Amino acid sequence: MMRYHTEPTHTHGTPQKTGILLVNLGTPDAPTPQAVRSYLKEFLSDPRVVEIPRPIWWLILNGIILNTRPRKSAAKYATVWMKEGSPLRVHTEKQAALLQGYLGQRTQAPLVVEFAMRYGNPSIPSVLDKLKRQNCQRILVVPMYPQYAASTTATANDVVFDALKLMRNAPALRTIRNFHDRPGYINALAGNINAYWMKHGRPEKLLMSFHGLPQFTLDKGDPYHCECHKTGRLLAQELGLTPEQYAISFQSRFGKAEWLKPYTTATLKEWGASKIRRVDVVCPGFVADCLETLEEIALEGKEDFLHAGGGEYHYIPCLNESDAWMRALTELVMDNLQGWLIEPDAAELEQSRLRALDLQARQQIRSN
Ligand SMILES: C=CC1=C(C)c2cc3[nH]c(cc4nc(cc5[nH]c(cc1n2)c(C)c5CCC(=O)O)C(CCC(=O)O)=C4C)c(C)c3C=C
Ligand SMILES: [Fe+2]
Ligand SMILES: [Fe+2]
Repeated sequence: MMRYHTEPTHTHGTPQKTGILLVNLGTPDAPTPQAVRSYLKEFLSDPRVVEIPRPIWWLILNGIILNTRPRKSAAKYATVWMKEGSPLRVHTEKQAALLQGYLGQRTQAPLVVEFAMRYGNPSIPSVLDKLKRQNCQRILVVPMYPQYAASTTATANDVVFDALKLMRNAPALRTIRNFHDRPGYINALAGNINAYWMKHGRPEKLLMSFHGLPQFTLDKGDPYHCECHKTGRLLAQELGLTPEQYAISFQSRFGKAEWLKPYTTATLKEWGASKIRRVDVVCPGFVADCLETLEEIALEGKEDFLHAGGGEYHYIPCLNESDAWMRALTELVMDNLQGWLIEPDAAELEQSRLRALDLQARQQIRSN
């Protein structure tokens, strides 16, 4: 039987707000085997991520993977860890704070921006709860994946829907499916790459490396592969690249099955062996730098290319907190808030100004 949560209902009179929830994949709390283990356990137990029948997968996961991978992955995380924490979490948190400011310049409607992680912390249910307590009666969910995949976008949505199922007084809900071909996103990517080339010169070839997926997901109808190719084509067009000057590849293969091809490592080794003078690699499928870009691409990819005999190797960082990306994200969110932006009228604004003054005065009296 489904049980609804008990909730305070005395929200009449307080202003209704709209919540914007940025969701990214998630990351361990610390670069230690214990923290990585509990993160991987949650991540790899998701049937949207690993589509192997549960009894078999449970044995492989608990018998092998969770006994070997945490230590190896923790060592990799340690090479990219920042003093404020995991890069993915640090960037996502900054993006949320900046978005609040960018949106504030576009509308006076009461908006609250928060971020959550599909696996690990802060969890989606905990942040939805936080938004509800601030009286957000409308929530826009923004999965921070330009290209839709069942294993990223859909599973983030699943957790939001599951949380709403338990609410008596549930908010209105919207989600963004993808933004792989939005001009703002493509322009931000091109601007980022052009700025890099202005500083460091141009490569012989540009590799656009996207996170991979098992090949069967494409056969079963996941649009991810097509959307990556569309992003790549639009980006090449925006950069003025000929087909000889760039390639699209897929990274981060996991497990023994066939994944989307060509593999990033294979491409880098081939290009190294054919004595490419300089390759630049960019990861347009990630809007924030993380383990998969900073370690796998910037460090491991470089070794693959150089050991095979390649010349120079450059990794071009993700969009992160760049102004062009924050503007594009602001536009994406504004477009998806259509009809939800209830601007306060002059009387309301005056009232909230007076309330603030009153509060200030009372605090002054108390401190005297
Ligand atoms: C950008 C889109 C992503 C897709 C699609 C994706 C699919 C996918 N990933 C795994 C397995 C792992 N991924 C891991 C890390 C990771 N993956 C993404 C993004 C996508 N994954 C990000 C942003 C990150 C980085 C997290 C961070 O903390 O920085 C990991 C964990 C690290 C490791 O041990 O290698 C695994 C495992 C599968 C199986 C999959 C699709 C089926
Ligand atoms: Fe992944
Ligand atoms: Fe990886």
